[in-house]
Amino acid sequence: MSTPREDTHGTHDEPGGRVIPLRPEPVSSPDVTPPPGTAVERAEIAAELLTPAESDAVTRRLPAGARHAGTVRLLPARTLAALGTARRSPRVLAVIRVSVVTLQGGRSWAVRAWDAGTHGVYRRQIRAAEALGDQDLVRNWVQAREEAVERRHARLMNLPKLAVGLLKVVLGGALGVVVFVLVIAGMAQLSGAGTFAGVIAGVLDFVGFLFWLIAVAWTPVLLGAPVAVLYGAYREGSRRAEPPQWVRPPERRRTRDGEMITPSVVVTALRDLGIGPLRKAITAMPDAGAAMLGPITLAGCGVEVDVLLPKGVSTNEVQGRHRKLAENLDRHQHEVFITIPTAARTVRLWIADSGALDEPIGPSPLVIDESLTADYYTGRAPWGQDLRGDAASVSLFQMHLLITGLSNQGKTAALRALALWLAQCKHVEFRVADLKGVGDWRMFDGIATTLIQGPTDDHVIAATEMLEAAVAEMDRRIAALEASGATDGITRDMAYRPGSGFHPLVLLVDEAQVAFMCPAIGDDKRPYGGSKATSRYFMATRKIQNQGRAVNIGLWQGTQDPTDRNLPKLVREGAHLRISLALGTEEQGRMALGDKAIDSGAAPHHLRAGLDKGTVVATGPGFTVPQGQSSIIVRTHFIDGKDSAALADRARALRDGLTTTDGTTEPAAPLDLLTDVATVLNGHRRMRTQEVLAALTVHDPRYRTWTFADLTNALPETAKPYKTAGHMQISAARIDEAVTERDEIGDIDPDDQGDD
Ligand SMILES: Nc1ncnc2c1ncn2[C@@H]1O[C@H](COP(=O)(O)OP(=O)(O)OP(=O)(O)O)[C@@H](O)[C@H]1O
Repeated sequence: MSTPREDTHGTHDEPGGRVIPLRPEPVSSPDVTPPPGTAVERAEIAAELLTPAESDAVTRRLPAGARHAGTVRLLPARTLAALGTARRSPRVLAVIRVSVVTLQGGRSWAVRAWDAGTHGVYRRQIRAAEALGDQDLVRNWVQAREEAVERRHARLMNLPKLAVGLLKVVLGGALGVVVFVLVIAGMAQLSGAGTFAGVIAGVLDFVGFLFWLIAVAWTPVLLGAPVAVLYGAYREGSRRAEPPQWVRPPERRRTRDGEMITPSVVVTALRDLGIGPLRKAITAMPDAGAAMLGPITLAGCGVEVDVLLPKGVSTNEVQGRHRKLAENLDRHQHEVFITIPTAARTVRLWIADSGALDEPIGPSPLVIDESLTADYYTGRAPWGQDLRGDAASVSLFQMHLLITGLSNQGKTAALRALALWLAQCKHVEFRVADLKGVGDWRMFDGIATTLIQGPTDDHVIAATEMLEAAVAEMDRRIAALEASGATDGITRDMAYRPGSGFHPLVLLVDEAQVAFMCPAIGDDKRPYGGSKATSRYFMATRKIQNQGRAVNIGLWQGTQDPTDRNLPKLVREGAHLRISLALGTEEQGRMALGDKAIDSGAAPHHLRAGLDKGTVVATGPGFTVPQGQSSIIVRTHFIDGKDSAALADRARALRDGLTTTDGTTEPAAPLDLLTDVATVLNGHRRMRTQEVLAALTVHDPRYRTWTFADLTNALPETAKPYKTAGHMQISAARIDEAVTERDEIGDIDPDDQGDD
């Protein structure tokens, strides 16, 4: 029992009630200790508090009777209590249920009768067609209604004729019966089987019996008719209406969480969205709006349905009421996704099963399947699951990538998962700058040729120089590709041929915002950070984004909280794959994914920071985006540190002997096979291929992963191994010739090639 106590305004708790003072005690203040034995409730006060004087003034303005009126009740307390008890009794509930259903049946009959009398079916169809804005349909239904009216009119005109006909039939029938009785009576008299009067008397007795029977049966029939009508109404009600939740037996009441998504649930949710024209149109539709819906299909851990909105309602309006729609569907906002497919006036709703999105998805196939390999040209990184629960993969072939998100949402993990997959393709070279430097990318030691780790200006300078070196490499490749005369760009064969100089190169900068925000100025007076034409990191990024793709150089950047300062517009737009984890605002979403994706329904700002870790909204040509959508939601597999390290070991083994630099030393020059072979031949006229390979691995450890076939493929046609004395051999003279030929081609200035 609570102890009565004095409150700050001098009032007291009354027995049986709890007084809530206008100015609650400041319980959140640490220096106020509630009186002993008092349970204090924390209350959120949205409004301004009144001073005691203002409070008294308000009390004085209240009508005298209302000052201490207590709770306002529509029914006396006893009646309410009795109703409460009655509702808890299953029998009483059954009676109430049957009554309600019967009333619903009666209402249904009335509606149907009214409909039949007023051509309601046609009226509603016409209104629905108008709401959908389909003029042909309107015309057809108007015509159908006119025909129905005409048919009814014709029937009415025929009624008197019909009545006269009926009368004639009845009179004729009665006359026939009389004649028949008279003939039978006459025949009985003539044949001596009976008397004429006797037959007539017998018939009259029979008629009298019939009247008696009717008189006897009349009362039960009269009494039974209402029961039959009520039964009929009950049947009608159970067929055509749904009893309200509260009259159902408890076990058949729907829980809020388990609400099934049926057409009526969706239509009702749309109707109650607070969009006037939508409500009007749905109410006007004969099928209560069901025609607006496409089929509701199972899609992963939820369902998907397309909704054709009536004319006058824009897809934006529905999108703008995302939260309300979700709540109307008994879902959280993050459990409903609204996208805009290409069909006009259509929104696509994906509605998760309650709570399903909070279930973790399984481990990455990359972790489970140790034999899984990668191919830069033809492969797709297994990355996660889309909302339908289907595997979501991404092609990284010649892509610049940008991933953004609030801090600690799984950006590095998602980016690293892609890199760890691609690292399983031994032909791919990584140069990594981790500008956070807490060891997230340490495992790339021995995989990446450059690995910069740290957040200081020096690290930014090293990362910038890494990109600038890549720009030089890009220019070299562009010139070499031009000189090679290749017509199909860099083919897979060219890229994978050891020493070709066209292998895939991925430049990866995590926490790129650190680079854009770097205040350091170089000796040449150019800033490293910023987004001016003189900004070194920015300009290197732009050059690679502009021209790197065609020569297999891709730039992947990860960045937090995008703003115009820490992620310039041109850099955002230069990425082919744009990926976003949870973000704070729609504006940030626009920066991360672009206006088009956001306008079509992508909403990374609706992902829940903290709860939706690893869930990304992604857009770009590398993803399989469902037709009509411009983005896809992927719940990425989380590869933890231990599994990442195991995958890194596998990737490292493919690059046995690779030396990683920290960006402060020059990256190793690309392999020059012809010069290296010439060096290891070292005065021999020819040498067995096997021996050349062994000598090459001693000369440069990067040859350790090379096979006999790699070496054969990598040599030009004129210098390939040939068979002599029972062994495959390499000739020094042919290698020298190939070197001379290559140097001659290299000396030709590409700019002079077209001149006569
Ligand atoms: N796909 C995922 N599924 C579930 N949890 C994840 C997933 N990815 C990351 N996490 C969790 O989020 C944590 C933070 O991940 P991560 O370091 O990749 O975030 P981040 O966005 O890069 O952080 P920061 O911005 O601080 O660098 C991880 O330690 C992990 O617990």
